[in-house]
Amino acid sequence: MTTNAPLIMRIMALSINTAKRAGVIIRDVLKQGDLGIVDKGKNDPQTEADRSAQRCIIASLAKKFPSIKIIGEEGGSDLNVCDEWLVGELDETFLKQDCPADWRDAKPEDFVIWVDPLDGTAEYTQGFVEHVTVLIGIAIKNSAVGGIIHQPFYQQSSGELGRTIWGLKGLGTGGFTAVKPPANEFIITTTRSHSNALHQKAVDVFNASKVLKVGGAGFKVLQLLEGKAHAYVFATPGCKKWDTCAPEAVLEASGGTLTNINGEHYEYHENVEHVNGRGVLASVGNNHQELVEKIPLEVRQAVGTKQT
Ligand SMILES: Nc1ncnc2c1ncn2[C@@H]1O[C@H](COP(=O)(O)O)[C@@H](O)[C@H]1OP(=O)(O)O
Ligand SMILES: [Mg+2]
Ligand SMILES: [Mg+2]
Ligand SMILES: [Mg+2]
Repeated sequence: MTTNAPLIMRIMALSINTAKRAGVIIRDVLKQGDLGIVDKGKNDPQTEADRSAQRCIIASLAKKFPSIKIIGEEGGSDLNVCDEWLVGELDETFLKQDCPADWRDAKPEDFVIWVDPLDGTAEYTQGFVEHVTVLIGIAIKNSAVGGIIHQPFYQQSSGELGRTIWGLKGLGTGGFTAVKPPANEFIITTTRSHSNALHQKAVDVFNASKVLKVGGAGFKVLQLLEGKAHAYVFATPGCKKWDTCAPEAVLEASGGTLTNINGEHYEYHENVEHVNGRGVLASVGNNHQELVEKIPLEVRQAVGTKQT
């Protein structure tokens, strides 16, 4: 059963377990106390947890799927990892489900896996650990199709730490209960660490009843899925394909939409520009285009310079 399952199902099933293992590494680095922070640029920190989690994820996926292209935020990693970091077991519960017909025949060369080993690094270093997620996004022929969002610090009611959310277009989502946001309000979730005047202008046009400022693309999309916000607005370049691939797939598998601020989907092929040049607009209702059009054209045109 396991070995005969279509490739997308096996990649998803291994990614679920690998994201969980990366979550343990992220908790362990924090516990041990020395974060080993390196500045990659302005407001762009990297820690030992980002580096180690990426090695664990990419080494595990590359070993099982050697011919699939994998792109990780932290660049080329040493894949010679200890056995404890090599995850080989697939999530059997996930594998029991039927593969959507659209993906059944996808071949290794159709895939790109986008890995953000730790989304919300700034928040991780500042102690806002609930904003942290591990993101594994699976693209087939340019589109974000499957995704894993793991929250290492989520406190389950059972006492267990961490939870893993997955989404596959055509199949649906798992690991959480979707909730609709309140009908009589309009709540925006947005950045707490990468704002600027133009971005603020785009947020202001919505005249939202509440603006939640939280870290990470993964965490903001979870807020949409759990009914805490109606729209995610990020009207500035800065986040990258590994930030949006998994969140886009999970959100859209649940009926929502994630695009740039012009309402266009990003592409996820292996040669695409990494930066999401025209920001992010995500929503859970069925009025995505209306939200796009609320942002004045001159503001939309001023965000970023390139269409990616
Ligand atoms: N200017 C930027 N430089 C680097 N990464 C960025 C930038 N803006 C956004 N990001 C990435 O997108 C995520 C979401 O952004 P924000 O929290 O500001 O809404 C950030 O956690 C960060 O991912 P990461 O933490 O994985 O480096
Ligand atoms: Mg980063
Ligand atoms: Mg990120
Ligand atoms: Mg990251």
